[in-house]
Amino acid sequence: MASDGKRLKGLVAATFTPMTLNSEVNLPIIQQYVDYLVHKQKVKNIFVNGTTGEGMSLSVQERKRLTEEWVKHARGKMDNVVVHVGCLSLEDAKDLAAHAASCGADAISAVSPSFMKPSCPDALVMYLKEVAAAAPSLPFYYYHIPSLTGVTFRVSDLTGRMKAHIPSFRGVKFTDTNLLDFSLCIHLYKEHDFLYGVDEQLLGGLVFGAHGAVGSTYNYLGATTNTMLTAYEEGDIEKARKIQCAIQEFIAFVFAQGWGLPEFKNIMSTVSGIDLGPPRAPLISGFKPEHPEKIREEMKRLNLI
Ligand SMILES: CC(=O)N[C@@H]([C@@H](O)[C@H](O)[C@H](O)CO)[C@@H](O)CC(=O)C(=O)O
Repeated sequence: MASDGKRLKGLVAATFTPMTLNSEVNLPIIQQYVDYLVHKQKVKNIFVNGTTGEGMSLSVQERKRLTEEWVKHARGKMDNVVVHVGCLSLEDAKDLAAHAASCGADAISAVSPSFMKPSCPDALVMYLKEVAAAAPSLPFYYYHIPSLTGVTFRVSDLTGRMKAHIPSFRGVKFTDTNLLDFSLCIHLYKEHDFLYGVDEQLLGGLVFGAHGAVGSTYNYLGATTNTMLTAYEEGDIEKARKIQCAIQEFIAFVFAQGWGLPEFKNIMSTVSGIDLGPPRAPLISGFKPEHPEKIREEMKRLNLI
């Protein structure tokens, strides 16, 4: 899975990190997880140790072990393993980037540090340049997620600077609802990949030319979302809209329960039958024994399973 200039397209599942009840990373689950994504969801790209994977709550050592395991089991089965290496510490991020390259990952990605934040776009680009330089052979994707990092520089402004200073810069994983900014990026930087990260409005991203999408729901709604992508490509907007609306209704249902990432992990366990365990502290899950049935009912009602 070497970097051969191929573009990152289609769906990318932002993987959950399997954990034991004692909150240790549960590596033996990963082989089964990869097979599930490939065979049941028809998703052949993964984004590991990101937000959904609770990457920021893992130690550097745990992140390395997870990367090794994902890459090992994806080899020959998947098209791309993108490893998120963003950290609060530049040295840790560089260490993880070099490690991802040594393992045979296909690309790396990093968020902005979010405690000591960059004061201006150039400060962020200089930080990302050092991270990317630790794995110069791997395509680098900036991970824009302002709702969590608090770093709100417009991506359409950052992209030209990243292009100028980061030789391996390939594109952006764009997790924000600002479709003006997203659309400008695609319009101005056609040779780069812009992957959309708000699953509930992916269809909007597609209209503006998204090259692909990275998200948590593609773990268990990958096949459904692929049907939407095909409908869109074939010009069947009515069908694509119907599928997107069903996904929206499901996500709205999840949020209406007061749920979020911890419960998304439970939902993936419920749908896939793979026990991914609990989230790691400080996250806690509000999922109760009666909830799996409630989830299945709602998904059946929406024709999602
Ligand atoms: C804030 C957040 O976690 N966003 C998710 C979405 O997939 C999100 O779960 C989905 O759109 C439902 O709101 C992804 O963009 C995150 C992601 O790709 C990652 O795990 O790195």
